[in-house]
Amino acid sequence: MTQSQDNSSIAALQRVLQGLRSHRYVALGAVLSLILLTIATAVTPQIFRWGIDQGIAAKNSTVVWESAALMVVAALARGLFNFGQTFWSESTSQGVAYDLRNQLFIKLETLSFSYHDRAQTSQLLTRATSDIEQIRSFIGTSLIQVIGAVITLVTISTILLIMNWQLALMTLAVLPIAAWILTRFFTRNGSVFQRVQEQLGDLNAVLQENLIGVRAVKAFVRESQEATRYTALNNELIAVSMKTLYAIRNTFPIIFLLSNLITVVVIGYGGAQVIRQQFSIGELVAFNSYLLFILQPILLIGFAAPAIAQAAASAQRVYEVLDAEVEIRDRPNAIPFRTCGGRITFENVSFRYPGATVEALKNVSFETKPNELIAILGMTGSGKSTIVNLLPRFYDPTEGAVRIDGHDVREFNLMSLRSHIGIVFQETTLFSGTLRENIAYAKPDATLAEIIEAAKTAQIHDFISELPEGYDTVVGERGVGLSGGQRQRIAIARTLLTNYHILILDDSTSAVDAKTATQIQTALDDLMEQKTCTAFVIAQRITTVRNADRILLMDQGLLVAQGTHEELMRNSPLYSAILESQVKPT
Ligand SMILES: Nc1ncnc2c1ncn2[C@@H]1O[C@H](COP(=O)(O)OP(=O)(O)OP(=O)(O)O)[C@@H](O)[C@H]1O
Repeated sequence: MTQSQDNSSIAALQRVLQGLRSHRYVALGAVLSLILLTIATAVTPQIFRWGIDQGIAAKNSTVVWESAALMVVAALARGLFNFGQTFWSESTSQGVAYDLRNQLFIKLETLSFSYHDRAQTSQLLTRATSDIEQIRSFIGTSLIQVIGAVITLVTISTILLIMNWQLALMTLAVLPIAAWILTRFFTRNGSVFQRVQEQLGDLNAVLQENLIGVRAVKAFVRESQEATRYTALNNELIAVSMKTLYAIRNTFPIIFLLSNLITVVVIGYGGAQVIRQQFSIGELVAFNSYLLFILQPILLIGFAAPAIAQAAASAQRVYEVLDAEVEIRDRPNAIPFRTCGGRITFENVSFRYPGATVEALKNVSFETKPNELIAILGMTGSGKSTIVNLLPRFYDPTEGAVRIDGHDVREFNLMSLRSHIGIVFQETTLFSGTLRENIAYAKPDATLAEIIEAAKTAQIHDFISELPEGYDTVVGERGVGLSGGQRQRIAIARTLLTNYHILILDDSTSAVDAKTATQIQTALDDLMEQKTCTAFVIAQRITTVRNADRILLMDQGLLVAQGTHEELMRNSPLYSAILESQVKPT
């Protein structure tokens, strides 16, 4: 691990600690309990010393009984404060994890398409679950252990120095050595702990892919190969986890050894002092008891060290997402998008996807007129979806500008812009819930009448009303239980229910039979006249192309021709070729 990586994981941990501010009262409760616990612990050997020297040695049974009673009180107090400390530190940790989970989710929702294009879903899931859990357990357990250890060390060292400074100095000499060993453990092994989390993310990736793609896996009879792939990654996870164990194994026995050596020193040197009557037996017993209390914190810090290293690595991974730049955001003086006159202008637009080597759009220029239905046609990969992606600012052009009624789309408030653009995507995403909830996704307060109207337009109402539960039918995860065409029509109904001015249909009737597609198209034509200023349809069917007021013909990112069906038939050999090869005849 490089120095800078080390620093940033420690900086990430510091930020986690700053997050404690919003839970300061609960955290304070934990620290207060801890201080009281330390006092109760520190007092116990003194009760011992008093009981032995003034009770047993002085043959005073009252003192013996009193000291025994006091020890019971001290034990009860220790139990109580221990409970308070654990309860409040756990509560604090839950609060911190709650905040981080929410922050991460909100950030993931705000991050631009370009971020999600590059990020691995499973790694993001691991960050939102396992990494946050590591941080939670650090706050709930390791942090309070370390604070407790430091407070105990300072308190007990002071008491030991007061009791017998020579013996105390000999004993305390072990502390810097232990501190050095632990620091070395941290700096050497930080990256190993980070690798464990990455490996877990990779393992989750395969799991996730296989769960989502279970049908493909079975259809291609790849179960055993997928199991082998999973096992290989699982082996790697074990290997890297074992590395952390080796690191722990190489460090902690030395600390244990050191702690045992101190006992030898105390019994040897302290015993000699007792013989010379420079130290009472009670004091030696008390000193030895303190020794346990002083070694315990060192060991606790030792045990907490791997968890802290792990939490630091996890915190770094979580903050990496929280700090990721949101590329597409509102400008400071963003204006709301209210109405649309229908003049959409692409002005010398070039666009390259982040990380791509070639441009997906090259110097594309066109302008629509109000109420036009624009069909975009082209071979696969020619840039059709990319054109429509630039309108709601899923991406911003690399060069040039996209304007609506003369305003650059970047001038608009993003939420108002997107809420007035209705899109039916190429791939349909449904959410688990009822059909009604799915159709009303963007307008949860829609009435049943509105929902039915949208469903009728999308030619899905008859199907839904024949279901036993009708609109209250629960659809499975990602719409399992529905055919591709049914899913697509629900997606169309969902879009129709939004308050759109601009409508974009990206291949949205591709999974519907030709007759239904024509019915949908006719209903859409009516709606377009009522609600829409401009509609874009990525065309796969000759009927769509024929109905369009204008066709934009794309080829390898270039807008090579535009015009009506008849014009293009006359002028563009590519158009005729595409229609013949790609568009399914009706
Ligand atoms: N998220 C992305 N990241 C990088 N490159 C992309 C991304 N999406 C598309 N591309 C590339 O940009 C080019 C244009 O893609 P686009 O999706 O616009 O094509 P299309 O004409 O809609 O294709 P299809 O008809 O197959 O849907 C393609 O070469 C594609 O590989």
